[in-house]
Amino acid sequence: MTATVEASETTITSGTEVRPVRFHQVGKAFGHGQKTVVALDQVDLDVHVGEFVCLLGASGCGKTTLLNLVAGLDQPTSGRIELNSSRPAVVFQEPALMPWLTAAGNVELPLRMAGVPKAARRAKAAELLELVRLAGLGDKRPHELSGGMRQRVALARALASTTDNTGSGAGKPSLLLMDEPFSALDAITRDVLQGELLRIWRATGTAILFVTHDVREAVRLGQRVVLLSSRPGRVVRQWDVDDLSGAGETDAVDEINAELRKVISSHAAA
Ligand SMILES: Nc1ncnc2c1ncn2[C@@H]1O[C@H](COP(=O)(O)OP(=O)(O)OP(=O)(O)O)[C@@H](O)[C@H]1O
Repeated sequence: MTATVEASETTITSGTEVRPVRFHQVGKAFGHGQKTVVALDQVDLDVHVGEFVCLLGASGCGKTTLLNLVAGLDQPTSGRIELNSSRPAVVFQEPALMPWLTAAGNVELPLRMAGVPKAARRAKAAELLELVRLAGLGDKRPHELSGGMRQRVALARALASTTDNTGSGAGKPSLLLMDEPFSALDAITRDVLQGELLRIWRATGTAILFVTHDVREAVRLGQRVVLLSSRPGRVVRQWDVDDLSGAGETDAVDEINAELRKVISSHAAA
């Protein structure tokens, strides 16, 4: 997909852009008049091919709004978003699987909708279920799986959608959007899935834009951590995690936490 999502319009561009997504001064407001909520304001952000970016911010700062704009679920009210990726896929906090379909059926769904022939989509679903370590469980329905397993199926389904190189996105960099995907899981499962996500990211080379309010998670997963302020959401700081972790992961977490606290307290005082 190569598209420019402008305030209330989507246009296809010639696309020599090599970044899967790039924001140009993007704003998003909800409501009208005195009831207007400016969720995002003048956001400039880009994600490089294969890069893992964590978007961090306090509750209500516009993280989900930003992901929704990339996913095409909503439109910016100002600025524009350039997409040069295969169709971005989203993994939400809740896996939102189709309860009547098996795990394999859920993973195949985006491929079926993209018109991928049956044999090819079966093979791809089996490959992806193996990648998320659910080989042999493809015939289970969601209610037969644990919360962590359901989230693995959701991840495999998203990868099926965004790494499908037979459809319209063929040859384009892939982009995975993740909206606090592990926050409903217990601490042990979350820790395991964070490790699994890193393995899968390295294996697939997909770019990931990952939303979290957990600084430790952002530092563990991201190559780059982007901090958003609240109301309106603006990019206030970015860290290259490799540079930070020279000082040790705990110091990196402390530094980002201190900045996050500053952002929260300046919002509270406003
Ligand atoms: N459809 C909508 N109509 C009106 N206001 C909205 C709508 N969607 C979001 N908002 C407002 O926009 C702001 C940003 O919301 P958003 O859900 O993007 O924040 P968030 O950072 O993802 O929050 P959280 O971490 O709690 O999920 C909030 O003030 C929210 O109330």
